[in-house]
Amino acid sequence: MKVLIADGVSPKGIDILAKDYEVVVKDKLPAEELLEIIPQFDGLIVRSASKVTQAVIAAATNLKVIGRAGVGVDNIDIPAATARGIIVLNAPEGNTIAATEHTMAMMLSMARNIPVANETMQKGEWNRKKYVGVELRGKTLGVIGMGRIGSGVAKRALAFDMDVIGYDPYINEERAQALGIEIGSLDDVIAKSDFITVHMPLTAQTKGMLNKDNMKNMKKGVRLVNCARGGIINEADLAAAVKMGIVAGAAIDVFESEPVPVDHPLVGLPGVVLTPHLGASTVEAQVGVSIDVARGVGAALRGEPVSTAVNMAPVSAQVMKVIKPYFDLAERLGCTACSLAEGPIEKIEVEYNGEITEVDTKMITTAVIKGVLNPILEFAVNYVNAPSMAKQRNIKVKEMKNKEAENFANLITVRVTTAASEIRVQGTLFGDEGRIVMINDYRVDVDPHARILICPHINRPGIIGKVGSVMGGADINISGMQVGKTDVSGTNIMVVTVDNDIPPHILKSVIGIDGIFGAKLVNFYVV
Ligand SMILES: NC(=O)c1ccc[n+]([C@@H]2O[C@H](COP(=O)([O-])OP(=O)(O)OC[C@H]3O[C@@H](n4cnc5c(N)ncnc54)[C@H](O)[C@@H]3O)[C@@H](O)[C@H]2O)c1
Ligand SMILES: O=C(O)[C@H](O)COP(=O)(O)O
Repeated sequence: MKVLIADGVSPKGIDILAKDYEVVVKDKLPAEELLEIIPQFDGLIVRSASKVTQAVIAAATNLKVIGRAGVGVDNIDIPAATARGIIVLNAPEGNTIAATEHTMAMMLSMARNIPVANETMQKGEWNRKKYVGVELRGKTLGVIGMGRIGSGVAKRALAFDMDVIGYDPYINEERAQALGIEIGSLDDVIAKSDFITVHMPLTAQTKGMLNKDNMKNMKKGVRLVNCARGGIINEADLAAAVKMGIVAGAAIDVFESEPVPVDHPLVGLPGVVLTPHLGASTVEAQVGVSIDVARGVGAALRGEPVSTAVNMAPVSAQVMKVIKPYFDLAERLGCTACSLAEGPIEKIEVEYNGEITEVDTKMITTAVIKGVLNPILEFAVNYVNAPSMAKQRNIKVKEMKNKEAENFANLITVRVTTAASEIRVQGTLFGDEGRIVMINDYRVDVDPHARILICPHINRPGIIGKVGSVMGGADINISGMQVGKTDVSGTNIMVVTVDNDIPPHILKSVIGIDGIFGAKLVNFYVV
């Protein structure tokens, strides 16, 4: 598989991907070229400069994953990607400290006129009186958006003896108390703050959140910082407010359109400090996001779920650690059940027993659906599109949990129902190794990684030998064989592990053996 890296990222992540994939690196890839070459690629990695538009996604016929080496995914058309079953993931933590420290640096630079003092001194001037600044100590900092970066800025501002007031409709009082800050409404933050910094994504709600209407209600001489996304503070309104003296200073790292043109209203404005989207630009952050995005893209291309995917149900890293070992098993149970089922699938039921019931198992159920659908659909089913693919095919999916587990610490039961049959396959993890332990009423111990032939049969001498002869005659090597145990008298199940594919006519010969009720080949279609 091929991965395109369309913006400059640290070589650390490229090295990780290059072990398993062909990686093509293009720094600052022009939009037209991206559109032209994207059909060749299975994976795409971008930073904020590349726009992954609907047109790019429509052209990306092989694309399975888009990785953002950073936080903001506003440059990616997520609904278009989701509709195509393309996983979009980011690297949300690697640049948090970099952006937090950049915000502090911007605030201090603005408060102490450092950029302009430096610039004039470099020209030989000595302007001590002109560049008298203000202190942070004792001032009120309003933080809008109290996530990773906002909280980090609040913490650092407290160390500068600032009073911090935060606004974030999605955090509770407890969190605010833990941070040691006051929580208020947007109006409170606007009215009380000497400095205001924004740290939320650019969305329909946050676009233009600070604008000429509420700038009027800010303290005269307020200073504003935007190291989040261009457009959260309306740029034209900000420039006008600076000119009118309502806003004494602004420190801006991100812009409505990047790169900014020379005639941008904030360029050249006294009191304004500008940086060209440098918030994440530290050596450490770039290594961090590069490694994180590479791991995410690699996992997605291997068909594994990714905790940083933004178009799938979110899973915490803690829960992911518990449930991750089950994904492979769950998918193989689904694949086995599908291979044994007769006719169109109507229902998939997944029952969990034991310790696993204590965590959110939705993603394991998605793995089961993926395993059921992959053998029967032309295109790859993945963690993004599996639930909607099941829905589209009118397959009902039901998840059940029962804390009791009789013989195993954890047990997953997959029931696949068709008009003609109900197949039940059960599996468990021994350590990290998945095993199928029950197929319908037959107790087995099957490693679900090989190609297996499953034949229910009458429990009488000679049948196993006949199956062996048919295989041997066709030059198909049997590398393992076991017979399931059951309480259903007179019948049994044979699970034959084979090294080669079994052609349909050989399968037919097996089915033709007197005493065999059927033979199903399970090729584990795990992406
Ligand atoms: N300048 C840079 O280079 C740089 C670097 C990293 C991140 N960023 C940007 O910084 C922003 C914050 O990143 P983060 O990692 O802290 O994200 P985060 O997801 O941890 O935090 C975002 C916070 O915004 C809050 N929020 C959402 N809608 C809101 C609203 N309408 N009003 C107030 N709060 C709202 C959320 O509840 C959340 O707490 C993102 O836009 C990200 O892209 C920029
Ligand atoms: O959202 C982010 O992570 C930052 O804006 C960084 O963007 P960049 O990767 O283009 O520097």
